[in-house]
Amino acid sequence: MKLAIIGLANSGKTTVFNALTRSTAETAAFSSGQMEPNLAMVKVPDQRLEVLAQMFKPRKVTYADVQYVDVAGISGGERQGGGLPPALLNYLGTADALVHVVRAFADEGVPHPNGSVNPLRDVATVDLELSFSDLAIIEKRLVRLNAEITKMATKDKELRVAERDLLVRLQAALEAETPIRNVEMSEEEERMIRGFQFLTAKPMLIVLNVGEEAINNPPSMDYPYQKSAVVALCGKIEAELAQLDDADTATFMADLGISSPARDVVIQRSYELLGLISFLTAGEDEVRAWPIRRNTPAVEAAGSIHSDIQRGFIRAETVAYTDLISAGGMNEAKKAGTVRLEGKTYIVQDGDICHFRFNK
Ligand SMILES: Nc1ncnc2c1ncn2[C@@H]1O[C@H](COP(=O)(O)OP(=O)(O)OP(=O)(O)O)[C@@H](O)[C@H]1O
Repeated sequence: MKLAIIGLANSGKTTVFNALTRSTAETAAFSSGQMEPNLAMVKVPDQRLEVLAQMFKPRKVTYADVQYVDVAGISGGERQGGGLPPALLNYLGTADALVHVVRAFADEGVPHPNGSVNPLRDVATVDLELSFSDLAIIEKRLVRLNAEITKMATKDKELRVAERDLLVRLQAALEAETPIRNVEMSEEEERMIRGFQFLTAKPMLIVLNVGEEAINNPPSMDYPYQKSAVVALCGKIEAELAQLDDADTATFMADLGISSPARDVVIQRSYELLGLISFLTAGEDEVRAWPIRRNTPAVEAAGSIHSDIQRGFIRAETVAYTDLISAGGMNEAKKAGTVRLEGKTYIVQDGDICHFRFNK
């Protein structure tokens, strides 16, 4: 799962990337002419794994992970006074979600491409660029579809007409400044447009990159769309925090008056926005979180561990995390009757601890 970090020039993309991924990519990369995107895998913080590790004393603890991409390097710089450049927009198609870093910090020494700090305006500017990119794809496709439909026999037209009607609906939404992610669609319609990789259909996390003075009273922003969320974070401070060891982090956080790094919240929110939940496995070898899409049946969840387990699936021995913890151990949970045997179609829930029985 890949999250692409976007934003206007100097909004703090690389700083936020460094904060989230605990990397040390060079900031102001554009001015240094860097052309490669920065990539990093990030562990999704999950306290449940720490608790399970105490219970099972495993040799290894493995977190779910997601990939962040800081695409500033390939952007070639933002257009003068405009939004995101075409080369960047093309690149974003393959991302599963977008993280838009919006400048909300004041610093005369860091120029803003549009002259002043104004988060609402910048969100609108970038959203407009994303919409333009989607609209261009729709317009091109509609021209082809219309040409095809006129030539087709009536009985073959049905699918093409359904696609055209849907695209016309999406076009109208975009023209009314509504992102595609906010348009109600059936599963079939969503499948129909998947191949277009529309940018405004992707989940969107807005990160307000605030100044140090706003850490304890961060501003909020109304962004009332589906599959969207807004969080605030001070990239500069978080990037410094990300470089410290645990002891120094605790001291630094106490000085700042915060109880946990904002980084953790941002990573968790992006995980949720991707529509992911974690099921867990626990044993002496390994305690592990496995990312799956919400509403995944047990047999498919088993497949995320190994295709052999999916193929030979018999039952999923399942206990909810809270039931296991309140029982105090797996044997105790069995005695309490909270360990269930679930079949192939059981919908795996976040925090389920699963042991799959299968035919080898
Ligand atoms: N929250 C913040 N408070 C103060 N300064 C910040 C904050 N976040 C980033 N900066 C500073 O802003 C400058 C630009 O940051 P950064 O290089 O991360 O932006 P960018 O969006 O990646 O830039 P580019 O468009 O050049 O790729 C840097 O000097 C950085 O230290």
